[in-house]
Amino acid sequence: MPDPSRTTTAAPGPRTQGPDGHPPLLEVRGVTKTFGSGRRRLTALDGVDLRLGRGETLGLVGESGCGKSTLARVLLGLERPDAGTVRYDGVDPFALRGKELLAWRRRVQMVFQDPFASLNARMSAAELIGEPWRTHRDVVPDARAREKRIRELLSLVGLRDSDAHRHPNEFSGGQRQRIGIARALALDPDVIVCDEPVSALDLSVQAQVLNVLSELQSRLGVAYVFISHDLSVVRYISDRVTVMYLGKVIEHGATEDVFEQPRHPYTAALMSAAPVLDTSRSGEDREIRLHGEIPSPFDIPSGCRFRTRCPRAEDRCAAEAPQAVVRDGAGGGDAHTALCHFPLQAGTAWA
Ligand SMILES: Nc1ncnc2c1ncn2[C@@H]1O[C@H](COP(=O)(O)OP(=O)(O)OP(=O)(O)O)[C@@H](O)[C@H]1O
Repeated sequence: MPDPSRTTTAAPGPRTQGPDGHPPLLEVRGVTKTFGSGRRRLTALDGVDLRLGRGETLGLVGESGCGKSTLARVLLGLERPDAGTVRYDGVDPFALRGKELLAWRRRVQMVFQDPFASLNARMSAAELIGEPWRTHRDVVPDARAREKRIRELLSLVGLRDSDAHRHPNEFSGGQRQRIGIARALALDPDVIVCDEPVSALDLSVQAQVLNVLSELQSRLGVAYVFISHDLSVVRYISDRVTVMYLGKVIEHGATEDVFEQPRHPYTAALMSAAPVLDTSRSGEDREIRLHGEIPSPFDIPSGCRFRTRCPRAEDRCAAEAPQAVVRDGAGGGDAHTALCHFPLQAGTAWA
């Protein structure tokens, strides 16, 4: 059994201010979203906190159905939470109307999973990239500025001027995703929500597209919320990682902290199942098998929602919902937290 004396129990949540005293670029606190009603009501997001600074990447991982896409839709202003707050630079996007709302929408863009499905086959690359300007007309004042900007955007994502007039079926999968990224950049956003942006691509192409995203971040300072099932991809691209399970954030921390020493048994299990992971860890914790399937979101287990699959669950886990445990008592919004009564400690093997 791990020694709980090395941790403190707290619900730190994200910092309300960035290190410079300004509000963070994006701050989500206590966001809850339910769908349906009565017995067919499910909680897709349950008290989710997260924080994103300028030019940062936050990786969001978890199995299918844990709420990643719902959270993405909330961040894009497409889904209003039932409870909790979303703030961009301190501003609530759900309170905006008219021109203010339109101006805000420019700031948060999306790159989709499947570049094949998300691009209109009849449009040229130039038309696809410039399509957002139909709604946001003031971004490029005239045809000349538009052409110049298209060339800039093509170059930013590693495509050529001559690609402007080609159609999606003339591009490879990686090139199509580059068009998707250029299109997301067309409105010069602060944040891009990337929903499984490389999972439809071959491995070698995945690396190229991830490099494009990283380079763009260095050059433009854009922040990413990066959603992926693939832990090695998340490790590569993210500054911080948030792990979700059945609508809750169950672990959060700096990427290396979480990957080097996962605190939540679920995170450790996800990592042990991933093919490209740290093989230097001891044999006991390399092969962690979870019991059973993810429970129905209509019937979430009492206490800790992960307990039905957790090899370490004890009576307390059914009786009492865990609070976020901060590793080694560290405070602040960037602390490494795990929502577990018995978080793994450094060097702990599995029971
Ligand atoms: N519009 C909706 N109406 C009803 N239920 C929904 C709706 N959107 C999502 N859900 C449910 O909310 C839960 C979270 O779904 P969500 O799509 O956010 O998960 P996810 O982690 O993105 O999964 P995936 O990786 O499969 O896309 C699921 O149980 C899903 O069935």
